[in-house]
Amino acid sequence: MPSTPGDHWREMSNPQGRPTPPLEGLTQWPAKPDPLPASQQLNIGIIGGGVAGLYAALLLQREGHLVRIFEGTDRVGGRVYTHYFTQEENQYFEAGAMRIPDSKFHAITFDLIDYVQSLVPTDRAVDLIPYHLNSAGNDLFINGQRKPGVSVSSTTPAQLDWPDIPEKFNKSASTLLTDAISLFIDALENDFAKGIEQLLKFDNYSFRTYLMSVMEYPSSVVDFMETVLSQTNQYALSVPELVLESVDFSTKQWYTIDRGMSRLPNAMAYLVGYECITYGARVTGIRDTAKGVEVKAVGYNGALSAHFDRVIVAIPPAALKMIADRDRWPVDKEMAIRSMHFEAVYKMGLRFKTRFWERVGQNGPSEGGQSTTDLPIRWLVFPSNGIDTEGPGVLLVYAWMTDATTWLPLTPIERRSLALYCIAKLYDGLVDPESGKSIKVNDLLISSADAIWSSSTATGNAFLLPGQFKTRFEPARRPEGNVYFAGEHLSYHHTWISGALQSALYTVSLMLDDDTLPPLNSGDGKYPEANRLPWKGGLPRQGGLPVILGPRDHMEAVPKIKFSFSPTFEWTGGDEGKDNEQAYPLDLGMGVASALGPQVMSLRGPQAMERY
Ligand SMILES: Cc1cc2nc3c(=O)[nH]c(=O)nc-3n(C[C@H](O)[C@H](O)[C@H](O)COP(=O)(O)OP(=O)(O)OC[C@H]3O[C@@H](n4cnc5c(N)ncnc54)[C@H](O)[C@@H]3O)c2cc1C
Repeated sequence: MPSTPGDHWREMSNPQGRPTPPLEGLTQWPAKPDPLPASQQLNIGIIGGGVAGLYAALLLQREGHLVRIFEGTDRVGGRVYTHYFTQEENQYFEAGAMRIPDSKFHAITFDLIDYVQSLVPTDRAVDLIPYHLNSAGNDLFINGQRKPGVSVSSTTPAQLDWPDIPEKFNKSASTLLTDAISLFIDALENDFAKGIEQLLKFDNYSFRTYLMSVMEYPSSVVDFMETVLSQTNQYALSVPELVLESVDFSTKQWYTIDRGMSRLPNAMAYLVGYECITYGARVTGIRDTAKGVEVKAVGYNGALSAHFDRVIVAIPPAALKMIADRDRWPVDKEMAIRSMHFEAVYKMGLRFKTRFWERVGQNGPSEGGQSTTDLPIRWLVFPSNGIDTEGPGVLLVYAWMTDATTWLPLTPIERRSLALYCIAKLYDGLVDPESGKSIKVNDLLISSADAIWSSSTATGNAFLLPGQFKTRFEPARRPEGNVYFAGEHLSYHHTWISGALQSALYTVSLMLDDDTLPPLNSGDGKYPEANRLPWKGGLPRQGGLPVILGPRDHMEAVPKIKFSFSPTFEWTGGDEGKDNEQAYPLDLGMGVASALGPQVMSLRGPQAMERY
């Protein structure tokens, strides 16, 4: 038994020798409780190393069970993915998740961050910094109209010369939205379960139909609202989808993770233990057999098959649909897998020599926030990290739905040229007070990179069509025998990390038959109790620290799982290593040009000052 945290970390370090500094501020590791007796300990295979899969793994380990994650790419995190242009400070953009609203619906994410922070060494810290949803200089550039001093949400149709708007509808975009949905929002805030019940009565309506038929808004008013507050054709989605999203966007305080959101899944993987993760393992088969649930995975290093007591499928439905070698589940489940609707999302990061947008803009300087346009870029997001620092900075182009898919037919260089053309419309010719020179964005560009999420198996984010919450949601998250399901789409908070975490908590609670299972939570009370979701029970604690049962018992974890491995090339080491628990592969090798994960294309600008 190790006596100090440092010993403990060293003992549990993976065979590849990752750094194992002692835990900050701890001199004595609390005595570990006895692991669960072998008869109660489950071996659980988890397909997908996104935040849902990682969270399920940490929960299960906390409860004393053994896990193995199969991740198809060469990294964990899935749709939480920071693209680093260089290793220098602030030279990154969030190709996936970028912000967390500080509301009770996201308490599970903040609790997770506290939990991770309380356990990882300082070089793996996950520090929160404020995220600015808007800032004074953010521009609104629609119908060729620009209104200095007018914020996006307070714009009226008349201010943008929007045609055919009856006088009584000449209200700000946010007032028009609030008039339409405040009843639902209040009900959700008061009692989420009852609010959902009420909302589902309108599930068969698209939001556009609801606005036009129930609220009797003219289509011109709906077009104005969608253009200013959202992206093209989002109002074709279901009423619950739009209302639930509005709950999140009414939040005042937001956060992001300093030095990149990827630090969160990376820290989670560290806590799970790298020895419990097989990278590059694209799962191609799932069968519930008498010997347990068989998982088959392939990569360029070979093929692997292993049996587990239970399996959690934590991948998007588009990825599950393409696993053909599996049991056929009931019709409602198969329909859900085939039909749950996802929408495209597109992001491009452009790294410029200066942070010119913090000094100048058509509407004044922007310190964070985003400008809204009806140009192809739609939203131009200003970084909340590194505000007012010297040197290069990164702008972000962000498009959803139809506004995202229209980027896809273009080549990488066409995409970059188009983005630059649009940004130039907002900035070229303005004089940067620092240099006294007129801005020319093309000359300031160092490099760019874009992430096309629709080319990955996720195909974007879950945005359900009318009727799908009622018909698809419950069948999709229902376990089938020993196979369980998790992922962002299996929660009421689509397109959020919190939704992915909630889905994992839900499925692990079902598996362990414990509806009081607490979320991961450091228990230090940093996050206000009032904002926590109503989970009963509390995290088991010992010596003032949360008890972690499982993750460090990795050497016990590996041998218990039966597996067979066929290397791509003939095995040269004799029988040793083949069908041998000690050689459980940690990387099947799908990372390079993997069909999974977003297509990320990096390009250098004509005036790039660095070569790397
Ligand atoms: C552009 C964008 C912006 C976003 N912005 C925000 C935001 O600001 N705030 C926020 O909270 N959330 C945001 N989100 C949503 C958030 O990122 C997701 O809800 C969440 O990360 C989903 O996690 P997941 O584990 O359910 O799925 P994923 O992250 O998709 O994880 C699934 C994993 O499974 C792997 N996989 C797939 N198929 C297989 C297979 N056959 N075998 C093995 N592995 C497989 C994938 O490689 C992936 O790692 C955003 C998402 C995107 C794309």
